[in-house]
Amino acid sequence: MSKRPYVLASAAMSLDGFLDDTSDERLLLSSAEDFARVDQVRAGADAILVGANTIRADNPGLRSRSGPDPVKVTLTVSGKLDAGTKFFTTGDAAKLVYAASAAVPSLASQLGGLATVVDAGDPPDLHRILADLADRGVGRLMVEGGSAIHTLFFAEDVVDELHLVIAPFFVGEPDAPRFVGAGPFPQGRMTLVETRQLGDVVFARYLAGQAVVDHRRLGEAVALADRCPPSSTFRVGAVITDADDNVLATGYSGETDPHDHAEEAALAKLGADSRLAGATIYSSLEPCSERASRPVTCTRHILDAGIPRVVFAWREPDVFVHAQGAELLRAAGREVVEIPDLAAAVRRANRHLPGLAEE
Ligand SMILES: NC(=O)C1=CN([C@@H]2O[C@H](COP(=O)(O)OP(=O)(O)OC[C@H]3O[C@@H](n4cnc5c(N)ncnc54)[C@H](OP(=O)(O)O)[C@@H]3O)[C@@H](O)[C@H]2O)C=CC1
Ligand SMILES: Nc1c(N[C@@H]2O[C@H](COP(=O)(O)O)[C@@H](O)[C@H]2O)[nH]c(=O)[nH]c1=O
Repeated sequence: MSKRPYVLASAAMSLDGFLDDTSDERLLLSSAEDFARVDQVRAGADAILVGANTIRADNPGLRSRSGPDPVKVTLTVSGKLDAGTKFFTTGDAAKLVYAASAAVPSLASQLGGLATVVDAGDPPDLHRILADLADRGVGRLMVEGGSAIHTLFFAEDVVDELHLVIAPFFVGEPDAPRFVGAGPFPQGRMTLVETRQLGDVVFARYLAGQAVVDHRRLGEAVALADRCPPSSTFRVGAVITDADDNVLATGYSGETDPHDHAEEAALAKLGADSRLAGATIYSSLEPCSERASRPVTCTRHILDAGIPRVVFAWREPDVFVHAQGAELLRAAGREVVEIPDLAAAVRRANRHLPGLAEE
């Protein structure tokens, strides 16, 4: 299977499962508190995707007040997109339009320098689109809909996480867009990991497939950092699993020597091991890309060990160096998954570091 970003689908629906009504006005389903949450989720995404019909219907800006704007992405078969819509005219982030082959030439000339138009095949191939996004450095993709797009993503079984909001009213119009239409959806139960009341709406967060395993193993890596001896550097935990999710080794910073990094301590227990070719390394912190204590970085150790998959919680902040572990690993073709939900706990475990005392 080709590499793809972590996909987070986000939708707000009515009690009867509609994303909108049939009026020309955009229907607000979220509460003010929920719109603030969505804004933060956007800030944590590398890119945000909506279907061409949502651009035509809502003219969304797709920006974030809480952080950097994500790259904007859309999909179209018809190529009917208006260069004057906010998707193209607002924000400095890159805009990507994945279009059916036949629509590419006219769209490219119509949009000029406003967006990059990418040939998505004929018919467009979602897996090709996701692989291209991964190649462009998109590790975390937020999919905001609408109905056809959610249906496509769930039917292709590429959703790792779902944020579903239920607003306390009915729409009751048969022609309004539903959260999803009919489709060959994955049949297993998703894992409910969080529910919250936000004003008058219910927010529910679900994980699916590999994301369930990744959150559990990354949680174990985060907990392992509690074993680190007192230190003036990062306190980190790491777990290495094989292709069947069996634990091969664990490690934590300072485990046998004050200079040990967690990933290094775990890898040192394995040596050359053929199981590493299908392994995942979970680390509470982004693997280091520069270090003073020893000559070989954890990014280099992971590359040399041949581990194809890296999952981490917290991007290394600029305390000692400007880290680039995630970028270097991605550039070397490794799959890198960032799970920021667990980052706050890792940050708390590192409050002893300069500049990190305050939340
Ligand atoms: N409440 C909420 O959370 C949200 C609500 N909405 C609502 O959803 C509605 C829009 O949903 P919907 O009408 O289903 O439209 P979508 O936004 O899902 O866009 C569908 C369009 O995407 C393009 N497309 C679909 N499948 C593919 C494919 N395989 N490859 C390439 N392009 C593809 C086509 O564009 P083209 O026609 O150009 O070929 C298609 O018409 C609006 O009313 C909006 O307000 C939207 C987002 C969130
Ligand atoms: N109506 C609705 C949502 N609609 C989504 O938000 C987009 C508008 O984005 P922007 O213009 O940037 O604010 C819109 O096109 C659609 O994707 N989202 C939600 O979480 N809750 C809601 O009730």
